[in-house]
Amino acid sequence: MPAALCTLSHSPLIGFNNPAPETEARVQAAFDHAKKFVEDFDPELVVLFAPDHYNGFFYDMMPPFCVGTNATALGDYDTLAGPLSVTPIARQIVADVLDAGIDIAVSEHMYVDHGFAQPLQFLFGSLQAVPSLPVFINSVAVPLGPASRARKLGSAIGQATAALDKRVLFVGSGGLSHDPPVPKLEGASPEVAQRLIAGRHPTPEERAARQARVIQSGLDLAAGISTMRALNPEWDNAFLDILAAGDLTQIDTWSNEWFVEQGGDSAHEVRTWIAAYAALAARNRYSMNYRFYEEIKEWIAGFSITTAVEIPVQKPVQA
Ligand SMILES: O=C(O)CCc1cccc(O)c1O
Ligand SMILES: [Fe+2]
Repeated sequence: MPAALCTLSHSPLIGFNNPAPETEARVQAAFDHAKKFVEDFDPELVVLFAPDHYNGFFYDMMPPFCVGTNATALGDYDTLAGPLSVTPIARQIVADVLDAGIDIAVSEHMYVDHGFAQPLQFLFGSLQAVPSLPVFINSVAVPLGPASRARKLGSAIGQATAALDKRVLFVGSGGLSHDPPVPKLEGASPEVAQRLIAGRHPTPEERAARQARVIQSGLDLAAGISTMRALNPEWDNAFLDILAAGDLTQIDTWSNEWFVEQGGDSAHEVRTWIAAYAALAARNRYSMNYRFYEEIKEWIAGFSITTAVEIPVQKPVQA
């Protein structure tokens, strides 16, 4: 059965901060294109690779990767809240991935944030429209392993889905270059450290304060008065070139420090794209057939949407 892919940036500031109307129109057209692509493909299973922003995963127990066999979106930044419809074969896929030598954690009640909710919301209009396999990839809580591990995770998951009698859509959520004000454990005040270690249920006031701070930092970036690292369209497009060329192992040579230097701390979220593309590549040769990119400071996002399809194997004509 066929596989396809859609990767998209997310931003919690969508709907809060408004970019120029022309930009917003171009983004809307890109979303519409992606939505139509997904509708036409009509997936029976969505494998969703996404990060977290200290909403569902904390330093009290921080896995590099985790599959949710049940998952609930907590609805930060007014994104959809509630349970995802996790595929009943999630445990089997986990078993296959472990069998392939990738040590992946499991959660029987995974909490997820806008990183998971936005792509489901934008592509399907709901968290439950299509059975999904939610795969968390740690992209902020250092230390992180090399990006090649995300590629291998994606590859193992792609292989694990190959025998299924289902149309599978691989989705990656996050990136590209961006450096939003996500706190760091090292050097944190005791209060902030506690929030990063065990901050799962903030008060409404705490959540509102955090969101207001991030919204303001997007406005500051757009106004040119921010101290955060600039977006890096050049790096973002070089990354997209590599995905388009199908040359994923090239990324294995990029050090984690270089990711941060080029794209900011949250550029590690492109691990979700690497995993999604590696999953598709494990199934077949592929072609990136749609590519949108725009630097959107109001959203603190090197904002991109791509889709990809398998290249059908052409049998030679017998002469
Ligand atoms: O930590 C938060 O609450 C949100 C951080 C954040 C801000 C802008 C763009 C993003 O992609 C992002 O993750
Ligand atoms: Fe993010």
